[in-house]
Amino acid sequence: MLTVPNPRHGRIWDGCRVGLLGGSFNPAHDGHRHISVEAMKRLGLDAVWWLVSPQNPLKPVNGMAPFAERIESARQAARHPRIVATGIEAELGTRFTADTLKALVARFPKTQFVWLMGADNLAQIRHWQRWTKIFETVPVAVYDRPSYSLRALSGLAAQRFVRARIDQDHARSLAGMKTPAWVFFLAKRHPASATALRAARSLRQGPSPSRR
Ligand SMILES: Nc1ncnc2c1ncn2[C@@H]1O[C@H](COP(=O)(O)OP(=O)(O)OP(=O)(O)O)[C@@H](O)[C@H]1O
Ligand SMILES: O=C(O)c1ccc[n+]([C@@H]2O[C@H](COP(=O)([O-])O)[C@@H](O)[C@H]2O)c1
Repeated sequence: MLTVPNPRHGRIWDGCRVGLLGGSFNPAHDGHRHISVEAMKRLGLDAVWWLVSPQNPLKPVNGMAPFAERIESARQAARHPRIVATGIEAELGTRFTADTLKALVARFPKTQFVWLMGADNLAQIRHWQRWTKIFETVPVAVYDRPSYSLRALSGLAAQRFVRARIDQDHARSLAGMKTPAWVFFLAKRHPASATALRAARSLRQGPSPSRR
């Protein structure tokens, strides 16, 4: 079921630029695909791996669809030959992004990784375990999201690494740059969110039997 790209199967990832989009994918949607396709274009990436998180340490277990269901949702939403839906964290046994990145960089020493995330996560990354290590391990590309721009850019992480931010017009050189280095893409925001999809689904289904 898991699809960790394996370095022993030929060194096909050596010298490649790979974007890492970690997420709950509860469910996956067009916003994930949108930023992945944009990242391939703007950062000159060869591929984007979606890291379906077994359980976001900051999100409630209640309401989180089973891992296998979320992987399947990611596979269906990817619809692109260079977007790979994976369960890498389940195989590595990692839960925190800092640990996942450390393990991936050790496994794929010749691959240039870039961590991808939406502006909502830049705004709250200060609550993640050893979050500054993330910026020190790989370059980071952040995608703006409706209503998050200001909070993200005035937040602790943006302020702490203000001198490491590069202009979005120079994004093509981000992969492989000395860390910390990050970019904030202001253009082409995509409105999709998993929260909205779950709300729409529960409206369609009506109240649960216990609440009728
Ligand atoms: N429309 C979007 N624009 C930019 N980034 C996005 C968008 N949707 C998701 N992302 C980013 O993709 C990653 C995974 O997102 P996730 O699977 O949590 O989806 P979500 O829509 O944010 O879910 P939820 O609403 O349940 O929090 C996160 O870094 C998130 O910021
Ligand atoms: O490392 C942490 O402490 C941490 C805390 C919250 C979220 N994350 C990661 O952030 C990514 C986005 O999560 P989510 O649920 O917003 O899609 C996903 O890879 C999570 O594992 C990581």
